[in-house]
Amino acid sequence: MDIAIIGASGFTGGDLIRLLLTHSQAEVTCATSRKEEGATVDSVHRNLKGLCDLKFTDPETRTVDADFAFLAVPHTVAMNYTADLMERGIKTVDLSADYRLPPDVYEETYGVAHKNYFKAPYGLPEIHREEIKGSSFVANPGCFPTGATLAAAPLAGMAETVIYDSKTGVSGAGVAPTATNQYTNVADSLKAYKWTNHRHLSEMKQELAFLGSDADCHFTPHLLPVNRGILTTAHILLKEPVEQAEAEKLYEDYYRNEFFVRLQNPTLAEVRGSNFCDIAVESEGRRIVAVSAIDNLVKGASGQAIQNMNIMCGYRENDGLVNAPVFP
Ligand SMILES: NC(=O)C1=CN([C@@H]2O[C@H](COP(=O)(O)OP(=O)(O)OC[C@H]3O[C@@H](n4cnc5c(N)ncnc54)[C@H](OP(=O)(O)O)[C@@H]3O)[C@@H](O)[C@H]2O)C=CC1
Ligand SMILES: CC(=O)N[C@@H](CCC(=O)OP(=O)(O)O)C(=O)O
Repeated sequence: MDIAIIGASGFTGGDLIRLLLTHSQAEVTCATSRKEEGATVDSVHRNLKGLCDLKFTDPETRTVDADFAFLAVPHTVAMNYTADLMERGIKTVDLSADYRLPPDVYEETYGVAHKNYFKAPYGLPEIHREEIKGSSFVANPGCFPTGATLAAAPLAGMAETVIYDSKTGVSGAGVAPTATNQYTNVADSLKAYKWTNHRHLSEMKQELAFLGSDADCHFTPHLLPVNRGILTTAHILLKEPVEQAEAEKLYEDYYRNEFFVRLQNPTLAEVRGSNFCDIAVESEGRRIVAVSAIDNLVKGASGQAIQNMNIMCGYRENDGLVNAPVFP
């Protein structure tokens, strides 16, 4: 199957190409970038030297031709491509935020009106697998909501309040140099940002509601001086106490058949480069602390997008995604 990646010069585009190198059914045949048009992919993604002989093409031309597409462009840009892709019957996973929320919530969260809305399955397979199967367009979740929702899901229906406290690596901010990702503003430090109003809160609330929860939901992200990874500590305040053995059993039962969710004390290093989400849980009676770790570029973006493609196309769900995390 021929794959087009629109926005292939960025971080998630680079990881899509890297991961798809080992996919048994898919081959990247089109990689777009406006700024890098004509340059070889491996001159930009230098970790792929000798592994990819494609050149970047301009996304504005009709060169975007494939059986399947990934939109790895910023939100508000992705929505400009969807009508054309759908008209041409090209199945698509959108990594941006454009189709994760209903249009009124999107407008409230992102401050812009949606130009081309249609309802799409929310691509968190552990929760929405049946909706994703057979779909031709899937909205890949945000990186924070992926780790956070997986940490809370088994207890969502029993929660009164859920507080997510996340630490993220800097690659979450994208490839362009900014004050946020400048070395001196990140290294040797730690800071909270968007303390109460990060845009991913809307997705987190939406997923809790989908899981039958009426809990209040709060979220504070922190910027860590690492390249990859998100560690989320979910404080789940319950209506009734749940003891340790019962909490562990709930998580084991919920994730028993999930290849990508591993129940062990999570660290960023032990999921790095992989599509795994490691989770552990500890009870304090009415407060459960659930901690999750993901690689923001893999389970938080490109790996989950490939997982969704596999489900949409009927491939083995972990095709292209069985690489072990890089440790140490
Ligand atoms: N980084 C992360 O951890 C995560 C990112 N995401 C989402 O995935 C998407 C991609 O993220 P990421 O790879 O980090 O972003 P980057 O900023 O690293 O890359 C963006 C890509 O989009 C292209 N692009 C930018 N503007 C336009 C435009 N107007 N028209 C066409 N192409 C454009 C860029 O190339 P060029 O400008 O040369 O055309 C580049 O290839 C975003 O929506 C992001 O929010 C989701 C989850 C996690
Ligand atoms: C470190 C950093 O800046 N992280 C980004 C992660 C957002 C992201 O990539 O998610 P979307 O797909 O919803 O844009 C942030 O907090 O905005």
